[in-house]
Amino acid sequence: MASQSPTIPADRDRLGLMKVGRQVRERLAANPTAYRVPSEEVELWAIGDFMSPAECQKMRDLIDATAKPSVVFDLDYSSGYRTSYSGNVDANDPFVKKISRRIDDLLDIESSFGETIQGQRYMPGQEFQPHHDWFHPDTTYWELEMNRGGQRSITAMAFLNHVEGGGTTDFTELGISIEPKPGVLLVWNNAKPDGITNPATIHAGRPVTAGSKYIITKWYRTKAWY
Ligand SMILES: O=C(O)CCC(=O)C(=O)O
Ligand SMILES: [Fe+2]
Repeated sequence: MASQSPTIPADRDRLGLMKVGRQVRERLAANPTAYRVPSEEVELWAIGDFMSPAECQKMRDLIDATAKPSVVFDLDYSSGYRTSYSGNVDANDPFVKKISRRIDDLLDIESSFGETIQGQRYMPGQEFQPHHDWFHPDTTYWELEMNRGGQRSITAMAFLNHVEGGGTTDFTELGISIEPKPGVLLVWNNAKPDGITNPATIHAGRPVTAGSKYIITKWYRTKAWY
Protein backbone atom coordinates (compact mmCIF):
# COMPACT_ATOMS: atom_id res chain seq x y z
CA MET A 1 0.00 0.00 0.00
CA ALA A 2 1.09 3.64 0.28
CA SER A 3 4.54 4.62 1.49
CA GLN A 4 5.08 6.65 4.62
CA SER A 5 4.73 10.39 4.40
CA PRO A 6 7.84 12.30 5.48
CA THR A 7 5.64 14.82 7.28
CA ILE A 8 4.06 12.28 9.62
CA PRO A 9 6.36 10.43 11.99
CA ALA A 10 6.48 6.72 11.30
CA ASP A 11 6.88 6.11 14.99
CA ARG A 12 3.40 7.22 15.97
CA ASP A 13 2.25 5.05 18.89
CA ARG A 14 5.77 3.80 19.35
CA LEU A 15 5.55 3.40 23.13
CA GLY A 16 2.24 1.57 22.87
CA LEU A 17 3.62 -0.78 20.22
CA MET A 18 6.67 -1.48 22.38
CA LYS A 19 4.54 -2.19 25.42
CA VAL A 20 2.05 -4.53 23.76
CA GLY A 21 4.88 -6.28 21.89
CA ARG A 22 6.76 -6.87 25.12
CA GLN A 23 3.69 -8.25 26.90
CA VAL A 24 2.98 -10.72 24.11
CA ARG A 25 6.62 -11.75 23.76
CA GLU A 26 6.90 -12.48 27.48
CA ARG A 27 3.58 -14.26 27.66
CA LEU A 28 4.28 -16.54 24.69
CA ALA A 29 7.86 -17.23 25.74
CA ALA A 30 6.41 -18.79 28.90
CA ASN A 31 3.90 -20.88 26.95
CA PRO A 32 5.26 -24.26 25.81
CA THR A 33 2.45 -24.63 23.25
CA ALA A 34 3.56 -21.47 21.41
CA TYR A 35 6.08 -22.25 18.68
CA ARG A 36 8.24 -19.34 17.62
CA VAL A 37 8.61 -19.50 13.84
CA PRO A 38 12.30 -18.86 13.19
CA SER A 39 12.84 -15.37 11.79
CA GLU A 40 15.22 -12.57 12.56
CA GLU A 41 12.91 -10.01 10.99
CA VAL A 42 9.49 -10.68 12.44
CA GLU A 43 8.13 -12.04 15.72
CA LEU A 44 5.81 -14.80 14.59
CA TRP A 45 4.31 -17.65 16.59
CA ALA A 46 2.09 -20.64 15.87
CA ILE A 47 -0.12 -22.21 18.51
CA GLY A 48 -1.47 -25.65 17.61
CA ASP A 49 -4.88 -26.94 18.74
CA PHE A 50 -5.95 -23.48 19.79
CA MET A 51 -9.49 -24.32 18.69
CA SER A 52 -11.02 -27.80 18.72
CA PRO A 53 -12.48 -29.36 15.55
CA ALA A 54 -15.99 -28.72 16.90
CA GLU A 55 -15.17 -25.07 17.59
CA CYS A 56 -13.74 -24.67 14.08
CA GLN A 57 -16.93 -26.14 12.64
CA LYS A 58 -19.12 -23.84 14.71
CA MET A 59 -17.14 -20.78 13.65
CA ARG A 60 -17.31 -21.81 9.98
CA ASP A 61 -21.09 -22.04 10.30
CA LEU A 62 -21.21 -18.52 11.74
CA ILE A 63 -19.04 -17.22 8.90
CA ASP A 64 -21.29 -18.84 6.31
CA ALA A 65 -24.26 -17.16 7.97
CA THR A 66 -22.79 -13.63 7.80
CA ALA A 67 -20.31 -13.64 4.90
CA LYS A 68 -20.37 -10.73 2.49
CA PRO A 69 -17.67 -9.36 0.15
CA SER A 70 -14.67 -8.09 2.11
CA VAL A 71 -13.80 -4.43 2.27
CA VAL A 72 -10.25 -3.33 2.95
CA PHE A 73 -10.85 0.27 3.94
CA ASP A 74 -10.76 2.25 0.68
CA LEU A 75 -10.10 -0.79 -1.51
CA ASP A 76 -13.29 -2.52 -2.48
CA TYR A 77 -14.10 -6.00 -3.63
CA SER A 78 -14.02 -5.09 -7.30
CA SER A 79 -10.36 -4.08 -7.05
CA GLY A 80 -9.41 -7.74 -6.66
CA TYR A 81 -7.15 -6.89 -3.75
CA ARG A 82 -9.05 -8.91 -1.22
CA THR A 83 -11.52 -11.22 -2.82
CA SER A 84 -12.54 -13.35 0.14
CA TYR A 85 -15.92 -13.04 1.78
CA SER A 86 -15.89 -11.63 5.26
CA GLY A 87 -18.32 -11.39 8.09
CA ASN A 88 -17.95 -9.59 11.35
CA VAL A 89 -19.16 -12.60 13.26
CA ASP A 90 -21.58 -11.40 15.93
CA ALA A 91 -19.38 -10.05 18.72
CA ASN A 92 -22.17 -10.59 21.24
CA ASP A 93 -22.58 -14.26 20.45
CA PRO A 94 -21.45 -16.14 23.59
CA PHE A 95 -19.37 -18.57 21.55
CA VAL A 96 -17.58 -15.77 19.67
CA LYS A 97 -16.99 -13.98 22.99
CA LYS A 98 -15.46 -17.11 24.45
CA ILE A 99 -12.99 -17.54 21.58
CA SER A 100 -12.22 -13.82 21.58
CA ARG A 101 -11.42 -13.83 25.31
CA ARG A 102 -9.31 -16.95 24.88
CA ILE A 103 -7.10 -15.03 22.44
CA ASP A 104 -6.89 -12.05 24.83
CA ASP A 105 -5.79 -14.36 27.65
CA LEU A 106 -3.31 -16.24 25.52
CA LEU A 107 -1.62 -12.98 24.53
CA ASP A 108 -2.08 -11.03 27.75
CA ILE A 109 -3.62 -8.10 25.92
CA GLU A 110 -6.35 -5.92 27.37
CA SER A 111 -9.69 -7.04 25.81
CA SER A 112 -10.60 -3.45 24.98
CA PHE A 113 -7.57 -3.18 22.65
CA GLY A 114 -8.98 -5.86 20.35
CA GLU A 115 -11.03 -5.11 17.28
CA THR A 116 -14.12 -7.18 16.56
CA ILE A 117 -13.17 -10.66 15.39
CA GLN A 118 -13.50 -10.98 11.64
CA GLY A 119 -14.37 -14.17 9.84
CA GLN A 120 -13.29 -14.77 6.27
CA ARG A 121 -14.11 -17.39 3.70
CA TYR A 122 -12.14 -17.86 0.48
CA MET A 123 -13.42 -19.94 -2.41
CA PRO A 124 -11.25 -21.08 -5.37
CA GLY A 125 -9.56 -18.10 -7.01
CA GLN A 126 -10.05 -15.86 -4.00
CA GLU A 127 -7.10 -14.35 -2.17
CA PHE A 128 -5.82 -11.51 -0.02
CA GLN A 129 -2.93 -9.85 -1.81
CA PRO A 130 0.29 -8.80 -0.03
CA HIS A 131 -0.32 -6.13 2.60
CA HIS A 132 0.63 -4.91 6.05
CA ASP A 133 -1.98 -5.07 8.79
CA TRP A 134 -0.52 -1.87 10.32
CA PHE A 135 -1.90 1.40 9.07
CA HIS A 136 0.13 3.54 6.71
CA PRO A 137 0.20 7.30 7.34
CA ASP A 138 -0.56 8.04 3.67
CA THR A 139 -4.13 6.83 3.80
CA THR A 140 -7.49 8.54 4.08
CA TYR A 141 -8.33 6.59 7.24
CA TRP A 142 -5.05 7.23 9.10
CA GLU A 143 -6.23 10.04 11.41
CA LEU A 144 -9.52 8.31 12.08
CA GLU A 145 -7.84 5.05 13.05
CA MET A 146 -5.16 6.77 15.15
CA ASN A 147 -8.00 8.36 17.12
CA ARG A 148 -9.96 5.21 17.67
CA GLY A 149 -7.47 2.79 19.14
CA GLY A 150 -4.21 3.73 17.47
CA GLN A 151 -1.86 1.60 15.44
CA ARG A 152 -2.39 -2.15 15.01
CA SER A 153 0.04 -3.89 17.30
CA ILE A 154 -0.61 -7.62 17.09
CA THR A 155 -2.44 -9.85 14.64
CA ALA A 156 -3.97 -13.17 15.70
CA MET A 157 -5.38 -15.38 12.98
CA ALA A 158 -6.83 -18.87 13.26
CA PHE A 159 -7.24 -21.42 10.48
CA LEU A 160 -10.59 -23.17 10.69
CA ASN A 161 -10.35 -25.95 8.10
CA HIS A 162 -8.14 -28.09 5.94
CA VAL A 163 -7.71 -26.42 2.55
CA GLU A 164 -7.56 -28.82 -0.39
CA GLY A 165 -5.37 -26.58 -2.52
CA GLY A 166 -3.57 -23.24 -2.12
CA GLY A 167 -4.56 -20.75 0.57
CA THR A 168 -1.24 -20.59 2.37
CA THR A 169 -0.40 -17.52 4.42
CA ASP A 170 2.85 -16.26 2.93
CA PHE A 171 5.23 -13.75 4.45
CA THR A 172 6.48 -12.68 1.09
CA GLU A 173 9.63 -10.87 2.22
CA LEU A 174 10.67 -13.61 4.60
CA GLY A 175 10.08 -16.59 2.36
CA ILE A 176 7.85 -18.13 5.02
CA SER A 177 4.78 -20.00 3.85
CA ILE A 178 2.29 -21.31 6.39
CA GLU A 179 0.02 -24.19 5.46
CA PRO A 180 -3.50 -23.76 6.81
CA LYS A 181 -4.05 -26.36 9.52
CA PRO A 182 -7.39 -26.37 11.35
CA GLY A 183 -7.24 -25.08 14.90
CA VAL A 184 -3.83 -23.42 14.54
CA LEU A 185 -3.55 -19.80 15.67
CA LEU A 186 -0.88 -17.62 14.04
CA VAL A 187 0.25 -14.56 15.97
CA TRP A 188 2.64 -11.86 14.87
CA ASN A 189 3.92 -8.52 16.01
CA ASN A 190 3.25 -5.83 13.43
CA ALA A 191 6.04 -3.74 14.92
CA LYS A 192 9.65 -4.37 15.81
CA PRO A 193 10.58 -4.67 19.49
CA ASP A 194 11.54 -0.96 19.38
CA GLY A 195 7.95 -0.02 18.50
CA ILE A 196 8.47 0.94 14.86
CA THR A 197 6.00 -0.63 12.41
CA ASN A 198 7.73 -3.48 10.61
CA PRO A 199 7.74 -3.55 6.78
CA ALA A 200 8.88 -7.19 6.83
CA THR A 201 5.45 -8.24 8.16
CA ILE A 202 4.07 -7.97 4.63
CA HIS A 203 1.94 -11.08 4.03
CA ALA A 204 -0.71 -12.53 1.75
CA GLY A 205 -3.49 -15.08 1.79
CA ARG A 206 -2.63 -16.95 -1.41
CA PRO A 207 -5.37 -17.93 -3.83
CA VAL A 208 -7.33 -21.02 -2.89
CA THR A 209 -7.09 -23.47 -5.79
CA ALA A 210 -9.36 -26.23 -4.49
CA GLY A 211 -11.90 -26.48 -1.70
CA SER A 212 -12.39 -23.48 0.56
CA LYS A 213 -10.53 -21.67 3.32
CA TYR A 214 -12.02 -20.28 6.52
CA ILE A 215 -10.18 -18.09 9.02
CA ILE A 216 -10.83 -15.68 11.83
CA THR A 217 -8.62 -12.66 12.44
CA LYS A 218 -8.36 -10.44 15.49
CA TRP A 219 -6.30 -7.28 15.24
CA TYR A 220 -5.14 -5.54 18.40
CA ARG A 221 -4.41 -1.84 18.75
CA THR A 222 -2.26 0.09 21.21
CA LYS A 223 -5.17 1.43 23.27
CA ALA A 224 -8.89 0.87 23.65
CA TRP A 225 -10.57 0.41 20.29
CA TYR A 226 -14.13 1.42 19.58
O1 LIG B 1 -5.93 -15.35 4.66
C1 LIG B 1 -4.78 -15.19 5.05
O2 LIG B 1 -4.00 -16.14 5.09
C2 LIG B 1 -4.31 -13.85 5.45
C3 LIG B 1 -5.40 -13.00 6.06
C4 LIG B 1 -4.89 -11.67 6.48
O3 LIG B 1 -3.84 -11.25 6.10
C5 LIG B 1 -5.65 -10.83 7.41
O4 LIG B 1 -6.78 -11.20 7.78
O5 LIG B 1 -5.14 -9.77 7.79
FE1 LIG C 1 -3.34 -9.37 7.02
